Amino acid sequence: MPSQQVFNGKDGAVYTTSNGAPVKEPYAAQKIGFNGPLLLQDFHHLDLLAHFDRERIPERVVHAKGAGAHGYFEVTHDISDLTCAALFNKVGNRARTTIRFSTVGGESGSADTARDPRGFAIKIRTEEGNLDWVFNNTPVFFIRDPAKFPHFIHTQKRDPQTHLKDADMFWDYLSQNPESVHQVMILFSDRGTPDGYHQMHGYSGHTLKFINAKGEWQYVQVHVRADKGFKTLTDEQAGKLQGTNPDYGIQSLFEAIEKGEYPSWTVYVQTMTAEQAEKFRYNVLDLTKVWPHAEYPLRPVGKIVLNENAQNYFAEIEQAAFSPSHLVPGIEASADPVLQSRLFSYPDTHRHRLGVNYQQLPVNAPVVPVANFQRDGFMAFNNQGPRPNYQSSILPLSYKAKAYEGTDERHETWIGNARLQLSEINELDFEQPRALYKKAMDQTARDHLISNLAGHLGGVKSPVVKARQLSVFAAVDQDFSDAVAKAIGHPSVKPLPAAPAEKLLRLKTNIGLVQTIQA
Ligand code: HEM
Repeated sequence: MPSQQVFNGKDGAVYTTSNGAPVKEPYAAQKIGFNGPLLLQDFHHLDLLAHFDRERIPERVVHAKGAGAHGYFEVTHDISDLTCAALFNKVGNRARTTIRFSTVGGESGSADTARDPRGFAIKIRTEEGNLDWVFNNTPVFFIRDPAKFPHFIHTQKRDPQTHLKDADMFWDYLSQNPESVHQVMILFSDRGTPDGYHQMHGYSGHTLKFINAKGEWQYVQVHVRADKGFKTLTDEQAGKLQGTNPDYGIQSLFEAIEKGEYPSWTVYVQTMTAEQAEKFRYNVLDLTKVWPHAEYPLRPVGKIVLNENAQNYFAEIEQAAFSPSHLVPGIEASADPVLQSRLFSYPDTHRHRLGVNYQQLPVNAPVVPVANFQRDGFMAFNNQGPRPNYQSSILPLSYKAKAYEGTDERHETWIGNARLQLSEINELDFEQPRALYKKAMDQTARDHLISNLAGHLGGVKSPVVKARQLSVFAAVDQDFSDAVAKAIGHPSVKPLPAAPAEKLLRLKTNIGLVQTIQA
């Protein structure tokens, strides 16, 4: 099949229509006489306008504003005891990698220094297919019940009537859903305004499962730590940049790579056995909790370097389609319900945004050959030639078994009636936010948190919403809540009622997040 000519970086290419026919004058249109009407036969003119009319594709419903670049993932430590993924079977293995960073709530033209979590999406092209790590720059998240996600996101988008962003909607949601408070406190610390996109860490947040060649598995959390540290802006600095340079993050990433100051990260894993998970103080599938580093130390795995800017942003970054379900043998999703929901949501949104053959776009196509029974559809760039489109005995494909077989009986045998379930707030939900405030933060960090919160919560009109959010903060720590209350001129509020911790033990089995079946 003839390949499309690619721009070779030199000027002087012959100007053509989309079917390759040369055209002398790009601005001219065919008319009758000097002032006469245009002619339908002028393909050059129609071709130009018709393509222009279709230039926009839907922007991502979340994470619309972004920046990205290419580079590599290199394995630096042997973790074959943890996973049989071919990428990790030898120290020194390298895979071409693309990363897209993003803010979450704003439109694609919004300022990238906004207070918002940052997306940190990594596509690692391995010899067993693409492994996508679709991470954020925070180790926890706002929700653990996935149906809340669209509601929560809507509260950061525009009001249906005024078409304005609205602090009341945002805090109305958060104050009714107090499991968000851990992430809220990170978001309103200076970590909520990172200095650009490339000077920050990334976290899986979710618990994954790594499985080795013997079929032994462990729960895993992945941490991607910036080698130069997590650099942040103050609220004031970020606010100024929003006005003066809404593309600060895009620009600083591009320029760093152009100058040869390649951003790099060290990749670590935390691991937890099934036995440890059963004794863990928190639910291992609860995305609002971290795994304490002292009990679950970081183990180094590899490094990531970004050393190549895209030649064409739209083709290489905007069309990149990441999904937590793009996995390779030896790395699997856990039963975390938010993660399970995401496994569906991303390919679904890609089919809407990019079309059914989104995996065939050059930036998404695996570096290994793809052979299956999917055919046709819009933009089938690789329709697999004459290969049979059914499971043929005449020209069969070959099939490769996974190194491990079967499911784990203890954490993957599920019993119970199908029923609607929702997690409940309990005392344990406030322990880690309390430790963050009292132990991890110093006085400067606490002062910034309080003033950043006051700046936003102070703009809420509803007295009910304000008081309810202060009761969430009071459940974390009364002094913390009182400091925020004072900063917004509000009287002190008592903590909201939360179920006692022992109730959680019942919940832990009843809620169905971890179903442990003893053989
Ligand atoms: C139920 C929960 C969630 C749902 C339904 C959801 C859904 C989505 C959707 C629809 C997109 C747009 C994708 C596209 O158009 O290309 C997206 C982007 C993204 N999400 Fe989520 N999300 C959820 C939670 C999370 C969590 C917990 C994380 C991180 C730990 C995360 C990280 C990201 C990132 C990094 C992107 C941007 C990917 C890119 O750069 O193309 N999301 N999400």
